[in-house]
Amino acid sequence: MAAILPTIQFPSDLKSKTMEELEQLAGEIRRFIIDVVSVNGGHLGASLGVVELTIALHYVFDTPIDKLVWDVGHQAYVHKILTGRKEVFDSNRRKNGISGFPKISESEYDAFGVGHSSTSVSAALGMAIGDKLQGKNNQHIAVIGDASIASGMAFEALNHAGVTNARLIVVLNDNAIGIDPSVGALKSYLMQVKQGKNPKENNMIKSLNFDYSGPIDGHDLKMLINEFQRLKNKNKPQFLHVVTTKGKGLKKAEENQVLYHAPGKFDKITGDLLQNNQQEFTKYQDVFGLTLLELAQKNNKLFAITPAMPTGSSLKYMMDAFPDRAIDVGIAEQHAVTLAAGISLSGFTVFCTIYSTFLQRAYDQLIHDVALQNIPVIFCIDRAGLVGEDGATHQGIFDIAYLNAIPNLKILAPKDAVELRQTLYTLQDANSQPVAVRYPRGYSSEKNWKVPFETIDFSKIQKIKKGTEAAVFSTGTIIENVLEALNFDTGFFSVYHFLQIKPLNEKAIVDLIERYQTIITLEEGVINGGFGSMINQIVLKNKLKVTIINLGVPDEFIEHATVNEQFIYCGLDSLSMQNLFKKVSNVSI
Ligand SMILES: Cc1ncc(C[n+]2csc(CCOP(=O)(O)OP(=O)(O)O)c2C)c(N)n1
Ligand SMILES: CC(=O)[C@@H](O)[C@H](O)COP(=O)(O)O
Ligand SMILES: [Mg+2]
Repeated sequence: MAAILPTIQFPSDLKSKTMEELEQLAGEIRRFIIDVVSVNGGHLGASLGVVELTIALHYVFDTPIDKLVWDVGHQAYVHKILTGRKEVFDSNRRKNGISGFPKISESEYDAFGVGHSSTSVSAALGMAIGDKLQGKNNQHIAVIGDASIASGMAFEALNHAGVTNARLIVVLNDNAIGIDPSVGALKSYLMQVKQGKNPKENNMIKSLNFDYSGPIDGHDLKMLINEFQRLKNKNKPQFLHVVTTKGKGLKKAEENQVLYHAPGKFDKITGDLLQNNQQEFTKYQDVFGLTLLELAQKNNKLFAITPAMPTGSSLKYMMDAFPDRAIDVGIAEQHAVTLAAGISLSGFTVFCTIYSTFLQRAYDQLIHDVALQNIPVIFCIDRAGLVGEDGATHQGIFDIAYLNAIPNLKILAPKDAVELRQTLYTLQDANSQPVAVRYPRGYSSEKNWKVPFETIDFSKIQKIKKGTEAAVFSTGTIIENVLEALNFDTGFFSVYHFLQIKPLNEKAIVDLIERYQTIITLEEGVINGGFGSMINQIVLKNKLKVTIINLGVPDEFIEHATVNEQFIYCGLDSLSMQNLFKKVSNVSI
């Protein structure tokens, strides 16, 4: 049979196809996604699981007039391919290419920008309320996964939607897994519903005033289309429970759904993962996870929490060894932070590991439940800094600025893997206040990080390189780029590492600044309100006569690209810094 995919550019091209042609199209789209993601990397399993669902939605509904909101958006590759972006799909997540997530500025079919989870019901409900008020008769569809619907925000939206007459359809895409296995009581409830054990009268979704239908097979195109046609003209909130298989169509991805959530490069025929070239190095996440495991083996008062990222954060090592003392609470950052406060009050040393970008969701809990009460929770802020291909929604660049504003909180940014290890050791031994330790995504360049434990002095400003005229004040692992940039320098520049960003020792900093003509501050975070801003305040307050240059991430959202490309864009790569240092020291470039 002739290929169907080449005949499809937009959803309108689907409308004339027969059921057999649509089924054939599903196979072709799966092949197309596998071909591109195997070379480019990206989120694989989730999109493979919603091929039929996406075709059915665009076949039945009149997008973009009907509004389709994808939760998280990592499963929206099929949607992108069917809405005018097939020809550029090979630029997915690349610099100047299309984003890995739906984005309003990219297409009129992307009704809402996403990346963080559990926002879809609120956003679609908002559009439904607004459209109805203006006399519009369009539909609003939120597609949300079984892990994302367990998050507080999604519950808040369902609770509200149930008392409206909004033209809203919530599609629960239930594949019984998040990135890691789903957790919590809702998981077993959904399992019971799927096994037919739950009488419809006791259905919790119905009790929230939704019309509930399902569960139906999310790979049965005909059934999906029939059901959406039935729901299309309803005038009150509808809930359709769809059952799918994550990774559908690639055997390895179906068998190992955690690994194939975002597998990196792989063989497109066998599915076998291709080795990356960093095998000899250790990820910062493993330095964290393996060190915590070692500490937990000796310290039975050590407790650890992750909201939904056991594999990504490497907390899984401790979770496997000590399931009672290391837990995944699901996509529940707010709960994770306040839970950490509670467990800490009961006498445990609590490590709460959260990606910098996702901690944004728990800002009030951080202030009100932890810092205000000076509860000594240790936040391990993962993916701090530029994260690469996930792009603007996932950058870990705001934490220094948003944490700087919180009293009682100590902020630490180790310069390398050994310092991260010793920081964790020192904190578990003696800590009496809330602390945030930030470290980046990816590999440390240090091979021998597993050194004997030693207590370190966080507040000591470390002199890493000696010079006479100018000083670089650096914090965190970005110091690696500075030292590389200064390979030409014979004694103009000093370099200082600040492991502790907050509180700063004002007197020591004034003494240091007075020795130099120029100070260059450097951080892998936004300049506004960050480490450099705090140094500027000290300079102003003490009326110091010095030239200050602040390096960091500019005041804008940084789009998807490789981390190196993002460094270059922000002027934080070693070559850009070298050019600046040469200018400052009058060395010809
Ligand atoms: C607020 C927030 N926390 C964590 C994540 C990381 N994350 C992305 S996808 C995902 C799992 C989503 O699972 P589910 O909703 O079941 O969708 P599936 O991947 O199974 O399609 C998680 C935890 C996120 N994007 N946003
Ligand atoms: C979609 C999402 O939010 C996650 O899958 C995220 O992309 C994970 O990022 P890491 O690859 O850094 O773990
Ligand atoms: Mg799921």
